[in-house]
Amino acid sequence: MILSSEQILQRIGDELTIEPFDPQRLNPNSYNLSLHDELLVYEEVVLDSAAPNRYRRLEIPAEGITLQPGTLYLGRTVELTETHGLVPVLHARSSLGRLGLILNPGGSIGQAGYCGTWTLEMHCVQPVKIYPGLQVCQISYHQIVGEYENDDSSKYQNSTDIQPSLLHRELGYDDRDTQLELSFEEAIRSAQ
Ligand SMILES: Nc1ccn([C@H]2C[C@H](O)[C@@H](COP(=O)(O)OP(=O)(O)OP(=O)(O)O)O2)c(=O)n1
Repeated sequence: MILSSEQILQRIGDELTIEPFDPQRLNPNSYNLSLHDELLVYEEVVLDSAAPNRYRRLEIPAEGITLQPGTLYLGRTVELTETHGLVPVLHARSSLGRLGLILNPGGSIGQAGYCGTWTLEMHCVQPVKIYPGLQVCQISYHQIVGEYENDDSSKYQNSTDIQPSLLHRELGYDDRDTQLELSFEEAIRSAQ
């Protein structure tokens, strides 16, 4: 079962947090979330699932940025959500799919108890321009049956920034607080 808009509204401030919240963004059974003004793009020819990958940060200016096919862009929602007693699920809005912009393909099932902003995985079929604040996805809430414990060991719990993959931590590579960011000087050196 999925919560209706009336139920979402009723539970906001209790089991559900969406911050900031604007009731105008409610749909019959979901709530629209918007894109923050930054993107991360990996700076590796081959992405390694067993190690941190270098990336650079792009700002999405008010006049928009054009995404190019063949590149994975990581963004994040403006909104921080916290969900208890329900399963939060994130889906791209179909209006974006109709432009060939693929966001979190297949939808993202969050964990009950998840608190944080959501990292958005985006790629496009043809060049497409996006803008900060665009309402790109919708969150819906599914009923959960049975008891559960909060997954405080989740690598992504309490994220407030775009969060690249941390899969390498499961594979023995511990990089706490040293996520690599390609400096300008390093980028120049590696291009020479
Ligand atoms: N595109 C997505 C998908 C999920 N999440 C958030 C909500 C989830 O509750 C949390 C963890 O997601 P997963 O359970 O899919 O993550 P993993 O299983 O890869 O890692 P872990 O086992 O550490 O949670 O991250 C997110 O911000 N962006």
